[in-house]
Amino acid sequence: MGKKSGYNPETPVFLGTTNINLARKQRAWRLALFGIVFCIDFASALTLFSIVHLWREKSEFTIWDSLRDFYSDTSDLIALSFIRILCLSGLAYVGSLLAWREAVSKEEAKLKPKSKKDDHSKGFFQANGKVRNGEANGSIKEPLLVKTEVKTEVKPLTAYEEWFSGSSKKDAVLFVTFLICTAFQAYVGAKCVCFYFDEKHTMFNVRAEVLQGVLMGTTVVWINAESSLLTRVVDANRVMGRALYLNSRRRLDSQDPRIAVVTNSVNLANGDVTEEGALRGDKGAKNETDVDQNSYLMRAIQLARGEAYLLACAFFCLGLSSASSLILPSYQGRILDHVIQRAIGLFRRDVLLLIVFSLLTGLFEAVRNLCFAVVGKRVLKTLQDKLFIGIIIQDIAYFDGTTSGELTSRLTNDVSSMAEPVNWMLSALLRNSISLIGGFTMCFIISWKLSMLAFTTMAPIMHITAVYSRWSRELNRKRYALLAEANSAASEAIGNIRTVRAFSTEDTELDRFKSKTCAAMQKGVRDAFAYAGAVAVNDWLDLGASVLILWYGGVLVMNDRLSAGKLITFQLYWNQIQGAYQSIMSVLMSLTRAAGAAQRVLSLVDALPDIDRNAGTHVSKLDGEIRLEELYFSYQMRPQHPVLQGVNLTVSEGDVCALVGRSGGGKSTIVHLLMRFYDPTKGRILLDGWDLRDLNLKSVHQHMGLVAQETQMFACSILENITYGLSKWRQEDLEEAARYANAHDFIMKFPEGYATRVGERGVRLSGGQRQRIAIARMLLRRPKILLLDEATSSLDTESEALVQQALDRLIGEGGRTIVLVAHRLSTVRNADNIAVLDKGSLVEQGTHEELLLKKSGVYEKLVRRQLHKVSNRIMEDSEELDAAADTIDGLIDETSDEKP
Ligand SMILES: Nc1ncnc2c1ncn2[C@@H]1O[C@H](COP(=O)(O)OP(=O)(O)OP(=O)(O)O)[C@@H](O)[C@H]1O
Repeated sequence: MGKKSGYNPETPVFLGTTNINLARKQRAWRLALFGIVFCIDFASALTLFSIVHLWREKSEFTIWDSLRDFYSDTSDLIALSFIRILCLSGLAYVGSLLAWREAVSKEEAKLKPKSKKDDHSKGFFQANGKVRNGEANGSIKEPLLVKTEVKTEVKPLTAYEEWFSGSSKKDAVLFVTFLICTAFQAYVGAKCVCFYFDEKHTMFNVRAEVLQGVLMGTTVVWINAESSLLTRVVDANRVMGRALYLNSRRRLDSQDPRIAVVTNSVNLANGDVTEEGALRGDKGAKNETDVDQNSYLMRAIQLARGEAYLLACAFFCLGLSSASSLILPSYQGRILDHVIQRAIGLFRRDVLLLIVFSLLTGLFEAVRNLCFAVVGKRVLKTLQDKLFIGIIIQDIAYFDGTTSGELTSRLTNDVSSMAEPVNWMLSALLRNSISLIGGFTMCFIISWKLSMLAFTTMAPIMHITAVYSRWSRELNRKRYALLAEANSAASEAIGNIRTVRAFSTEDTELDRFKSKTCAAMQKGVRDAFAYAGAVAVNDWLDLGASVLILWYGGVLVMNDRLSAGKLITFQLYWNQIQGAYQSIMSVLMSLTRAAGAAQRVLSLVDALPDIDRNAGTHVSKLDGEIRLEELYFSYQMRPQHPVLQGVNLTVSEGDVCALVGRSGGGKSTIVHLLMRFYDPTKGRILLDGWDLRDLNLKSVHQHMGLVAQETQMFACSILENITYGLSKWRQEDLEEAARYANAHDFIMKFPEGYATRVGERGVRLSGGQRQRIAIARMLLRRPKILLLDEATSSLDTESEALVQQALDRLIGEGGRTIVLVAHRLSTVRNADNIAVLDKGSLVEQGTHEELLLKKSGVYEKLVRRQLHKVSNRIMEDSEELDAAADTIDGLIDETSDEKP
């Protein structure tokens, strides 16, 4: 879903939509929350300070003494609170400034000339801003494309520049903020735990130790909250920056016709309405489902709901294995204490129990793994089915803005990336959560002070994980989008392999493919670096915690306030917590990656089409009268280009209506609207007096047959292609339809007849053969309304005459309404009504004779041009014939002269 930056001077630029009020509100409440958090934090420090002065009767203090005194003075905490808030505010200001600039420069980049990197015409000069081609200039003698050096090539960013681009600077500032918060947190934690209270100390009848615990807990939590809130304030500033910039552009550029301003929308996500690859329905762009780790988890659980029995079994085993693994460290500690006390009997009993619990844990683990693996496989299958349905039911407008490669990438890469963690994620998450909570509880039971001290590192670890996850999710979303683009570049090149070979553009295609895979790889490497960084910081914090445990635990053991065995048990539980946390973190990391893929999968699964094929009144019979009333239409990808402008047309039941006009006049668009591939922007289409939008589309399509401009074949047999979508058919009808379409004879000449396989998109057939099969496919259904969009365009004169004969026969049978788009005079002259379209308007209509009577009419000109072409061809042919006759005469003369 790569956002194409820049604009073509020919097309308008959509500045996107913003809601400044929303952005302002978000920033205000985040700042307010930050203020509240700071007040609570400050109140905690003040309370500790008061305790010292109430109980210790200490009247004077200096910061320096207080900083070094961990046991009897907490007065420095107030000063530190102030220092911290000053530091954080400064950093938040700098971060916000950088975020603001980043948002503005991103928007500005959209208005810069487009990079030629992706352009298929790379290396070619575009005359007058347009690619000159034979058709546009009316003559193929014009030079098509003049090869020249591309001067405006945009230099790609180096890895260094990318790392230190706007967002990275902002991230660096946020990282420093985090480090400062963490340092403060560790200091406050140590200070709170080590502070010594006398037994008699109480405050409001609460024991001082309890107060101490609460204060420490809140202080640590609040410091962490401050850091994460600041990140959000910076983020809100980015949104504000974008909103204000866009608004200023709107004011500046409102007179510029290139700038099309979209207003009245609330959502930032609907940025660019013509964005390639955006999720859109018939009525416009849609928001993608926002998937974060939590919602991903919820969706994964929903998907796995069908596997309730297997899951119940898995959870049962999980509970048992977790419970027995939780008991193990306490036995290990007890065994050590028995060794120190030389209690042999108890020692033997506990060793035996340890073995039993270890065996049980292993067994339950194995069953749990098996159950979750099976659930994972089934979820993958369900997801693939859901996504395929999600794709196939989307509005045609969606397919106008995407590529098949991109969609197949979603069906393969994204679905497996999304489903992969389900295999083990639920199980790992639960098992480790149990270990974590159990470990926490056991640690607190052994020594709450030691636990509090060790856990001061926990909050920063959580914070860093959360920050990394958010960052990585966005990065991975982009990475998957790039992979999808690579996929689409590859499938496009493979699909057009003959053109690629004919133009020898293998290298260009390879460059295009490589540019995407390379960008995706760079993002992956960036993610790997950040992951390594996050893991390293977390490991350091973890090691710091172990040092704290040994230091303070050692002090407790030396003061006889804790046994050595308990310290070991504590350490084992701490290790368990550490292991569980690491696993949870790796689950969260894969959740993050999976959430990126899930966003791309679930957006499609959740998006319902704007044109519901199953809604509306069911049609069992159609007479076939068609009426177009004041029809206006423009395609979403080119909203500024009106394709139809107030077209009024009536085709009576059983009539043949030919749509003619210059190329690009909107003829095929009318056929698309009749099939309801799109809904008109304004006006309506009536079928037998019913608004097409009120009818059940599925049932309407049963009475309509379409032969499109580009015949579409499936990679199966001719028989399957002709009977496509029919559950019942008779062999006689099939052959009759094929004969009507002049296809039977050539099919029977194939050794395998109707069983002949046609290859992908029918590549093993000629264009004319494909067209005739498409006509047979339509005829077999015997529809009431026939839509022929240049159905005879790929046929040679002889086949065209035969198909025309078949169509005439069909018309002769009567009872069918036919709308045909044709360029050839022979196809349209017998129509009951000829509608001439020019630049989206219906300029003339009537029979062939009526229209010819109108001197200087558009139709008359079209006919005259075609007759001119035909006579030119005849003249050329007769000249060639004369030349050939002269040559033959010459040869005859020469041979007669040579005769004796
Ligand atoms: N999916 C689309 N998205 C955006 N613009 C489109 C789309 N399909 C067609 N157009 C544009 O709409 C205009 C009308 O196209 P349409 O295919 O209806 O013309 P036509 O009269 O059938 O031409 P032709 O005789 O060459 O087939 C053209 O300018 C074309 O570029």
